[in-house]
Amino acid sequence: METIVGIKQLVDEGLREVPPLYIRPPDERPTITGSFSMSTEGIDGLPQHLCIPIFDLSPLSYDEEHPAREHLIRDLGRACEEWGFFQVINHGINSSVIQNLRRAAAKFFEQPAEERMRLHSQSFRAPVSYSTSFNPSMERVREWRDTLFFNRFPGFCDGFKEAPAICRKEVQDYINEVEKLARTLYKMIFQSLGLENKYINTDVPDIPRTLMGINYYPPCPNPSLTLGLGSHSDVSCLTVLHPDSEVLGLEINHKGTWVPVLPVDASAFVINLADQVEILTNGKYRSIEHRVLTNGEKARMSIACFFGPLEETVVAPLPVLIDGNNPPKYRATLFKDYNRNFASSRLQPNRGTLDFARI
Ligand SMILES: O=C(O)CCC(=O)C(=O)O
Ligand SMILES: [Fe+2]
Repeated sequence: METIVGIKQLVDEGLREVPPLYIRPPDERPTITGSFSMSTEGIDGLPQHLCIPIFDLSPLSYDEEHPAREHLIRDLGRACEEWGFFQVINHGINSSVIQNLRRAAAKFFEQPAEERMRLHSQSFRAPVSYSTSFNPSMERVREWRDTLFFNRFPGFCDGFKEAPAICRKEVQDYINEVEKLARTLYKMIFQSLGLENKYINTDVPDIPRTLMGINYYPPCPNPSLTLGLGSHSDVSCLTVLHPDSEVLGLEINHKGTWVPVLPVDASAFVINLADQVEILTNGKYRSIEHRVLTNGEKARMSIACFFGPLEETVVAPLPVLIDGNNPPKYRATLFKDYNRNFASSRLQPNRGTLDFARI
């Protein structure tokens, strides 16, 4: 069996060129368009109409009928339709919880490769795993990232409890807070469709399944040939991402244009809707393809938390959103089957995971 070596280890050993295994075919290579920067006036170099929406979540501390909360939900709905991605600030999570995890995770990645590789597994179901790329033994081109994953399947395993000691407390503090935020946002997303709480509580699938991936993208000798993560949409319901506020890299495919995501500040989260929400809303809300560029000088780290239904959940467009003028665009699928298809479709070029459910 081939011995898998992570990309961080290869870079640490002194790579001067991008190895052939990591070179993208020309049509997938990124266009490096120059640099963008944040200033107090906003974002330099990026037109306003290409900035993903930003929401101040302070109105969440008001009661349900407060007008500010209602406005927030209405605007959120518009962002879900137009963008499928947005940033949130004043979300109530203390920035020390975020920074503590970023520091502890950095320590994990700074350990010798042998220490990190003790957790090596390419299984998507392992409670804790350290892996590289997406599926290195199967894919045509490797992705320029290593990832530390934690999996929580209720009633089956809780990887957060088994996190390595170097970051265990920080991982737990972070996920406890981010889970609450994810559930709040998930409910608001369905409220923004005009659905009643009673309907949401009974008919919209819950998101008890949590996967956290801490991505490490080492510096790359030639960012124009590689991607940290190739174009994909996320498979579950909702993703809460803490990007790197100093090293950019995330781009989203907004109506055919690759648009960079520029974090507003070090405590902002980037939220995106994933495939199951596109299916549930019958395509009204979108699960947008995104990718990650590599950086020539600096390592980048991001923390992605994916929230989804149980494996045995059947996901289909919500009946209230279907009528004669709006027939179902997606068939009902078992989330387990959807996930299984995801693992193989990511290995083929230009095949979106949503095609599996599209009618
Ligand atoms: O690193 C990022 O900014 C995005 C990561 C991502 O898209 C993912 O892990 O699915
Ligand atoms: Fe993603």
